[in-house]
Amino acid sequence: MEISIGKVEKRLYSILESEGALYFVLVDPEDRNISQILEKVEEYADAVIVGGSIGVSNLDEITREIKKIVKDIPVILFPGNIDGLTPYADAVFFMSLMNSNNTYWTTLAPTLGALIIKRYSLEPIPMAYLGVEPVRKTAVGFVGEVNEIPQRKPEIAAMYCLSARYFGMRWAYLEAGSGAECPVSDEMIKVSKELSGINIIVGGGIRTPEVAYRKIVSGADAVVTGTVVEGNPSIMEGIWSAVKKAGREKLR
Ligand SMILES: CC(C)=CCC/C(C)=C/CC/C(C)=C/CC/C(C)=C/COP(=O)(O)OP(=O)(O)O
Ligand SMILES: O=P(O)(O)OC[C@@H](O)CO
Ligand SMILES: [Mg+2]
Repeated sequence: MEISIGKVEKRLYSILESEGALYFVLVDPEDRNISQILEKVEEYADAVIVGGSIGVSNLDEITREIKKIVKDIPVILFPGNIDGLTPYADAVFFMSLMNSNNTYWTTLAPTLGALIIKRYSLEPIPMAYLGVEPVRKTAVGFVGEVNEIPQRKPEIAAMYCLSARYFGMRWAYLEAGSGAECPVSDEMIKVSKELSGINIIVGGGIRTPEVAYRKIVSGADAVVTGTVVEGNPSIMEGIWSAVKKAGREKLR
């Protein structure tokens, strides 16, 4: 059985080729004002990613709701555990939290999820999920028992990205944690991209178009926002335009 690149991932690559950068909006099934976010999300995001770090209860129903509204962009699951899977999405970040102290998060959870993903015919997108300082102060770092990568040691993140590449993963997510007081540093993104060449997603604490712009210019292929859009859906436009501006500059 050959693991080929699926429809969703192919679409992400074609946007990267034509626009130079991707913008994903994270929707937590537990959030209140999902409908307000979903109204405009297709105009500005290249995908909706769906997940929560402390247990999701109504994922099937919420994902069906999202798919009723969001027709033109993919819905990708961002699972916080095996309860983060549903057959109603298009794809799933098949992720290993590579720098967790607990092998449940590095290997067992994705392994238990693999069977469910096959049964649900979800497209798996292989991804290294890397917790970066200050992730320990956020839900992801706590739940995932992360041995967080220090912000001032960007080369450690770069090594993980290279290792992920050698494992055959195609994406790496540098995660500072939802609501992080400071996002992953530009330097860490730059050295990680230069050393590994892996597709890099950056999320955690990105709250302004300027910061989103800088993460793409530093080498990220995609940025994720969750908290800031939950609080103010209208900021999607500014972040989208900054991400795409940085993407165009990278294509020059
Ligand atoms: C591949 C499968 C089926 C499972 C892998 C599961 C793994 C490795 C999870 C890593 C540990 C973890 C807790 C990931 C959470 C990812 C996520 C949904 C983050 C978004 O968290 P928010 O809900 O935005 O954070 P708050 O709860 O603070 O709002
Ligand atoms: O909520 P924010 O801080 O945008 O973080 C998004 C995502 O990286 C959380 O896992
Ligand atoms: Mg949440």
